[in-house]
Amino acid sequence: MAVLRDKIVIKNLSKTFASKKNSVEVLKDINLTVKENEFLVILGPGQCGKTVLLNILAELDEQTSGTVEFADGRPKMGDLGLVFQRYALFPWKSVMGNVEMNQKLKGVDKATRQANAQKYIDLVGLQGFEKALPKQLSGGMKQRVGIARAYASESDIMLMDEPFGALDAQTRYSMEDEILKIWEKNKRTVIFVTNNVEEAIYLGDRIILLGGHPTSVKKEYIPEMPRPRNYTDQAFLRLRNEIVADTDLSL
Ligand SMILES: Nc1ncnc2c1ncn2[C@@H]1O[C@H](COP(=O)(O)OP(=O)(O)OP(=O)(O)O)[C@@H](O)[C@H]1O
Repeated sequence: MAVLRDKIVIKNLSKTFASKKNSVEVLKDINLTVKENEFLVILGPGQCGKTVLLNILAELDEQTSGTVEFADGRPKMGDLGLVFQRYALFPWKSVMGNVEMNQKLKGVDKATRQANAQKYIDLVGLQGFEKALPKQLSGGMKQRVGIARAYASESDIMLMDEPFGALDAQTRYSMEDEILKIWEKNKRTVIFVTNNVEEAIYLGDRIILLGGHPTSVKKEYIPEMPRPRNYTDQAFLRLRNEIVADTDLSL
């Protein structure tokens, strides 16, 4: 297998939220290298600072100390592929309108941006729904639009913050398969945040477990299982038990 290039290098990253009354040290000395085209999962209990970390990578927030280096220069905000649960669709815009939005803002001409958007609408299986409004779509379909929109930004880095957290179990499983299929067809560097151990093992090339107070990288796992992985395989269950034993209880 080809040696993958370092895509994002995070060194001694710390984040403290300070107010007049108190200060909370959330992240301390996070060290992490993300490889090009890797599907990296960041796993950690609730409130451990996963979103804070992703916000810093997306430049929605600033670290207190430490560095984040991007091999090809820091992507501009509009160029990142973001799939955040709270990063909602524009309700008054159609599926096409939402997916083409990023390139529209950049001034790409209509024919080019719509052809680009259509490619990703097809990829997530929403052909025929281009004119539908978000309220006409199921939760799973809305998440697909969010993924198509992120891909259509043409960033080679995708940041996903618990994108399937609000979905029912069945839809979640099918979205997990979907996201892997899309990634196989269209390799990008993916950082996928979750608090779900099974989801982490199902998806990740590598899993980074966060923990401690303040939070730092606790351990790293490489699921040595071919995809599609099976939730009931011995190797899957063994890794699941190992990770659960290593995980801090939720705060
Ligand atoms: N703007 C802020 N001001 C002060 N503290 C903050 C701020 N944002 C986050 N925090 C602190 O950071 C902690 C971690 O928050 P974060 O949302 O990153 O957790 P998380 O791991 O993503 O949790 P979950 O899995 O529940 O979404 C919070 O408990 C909170 O104390």
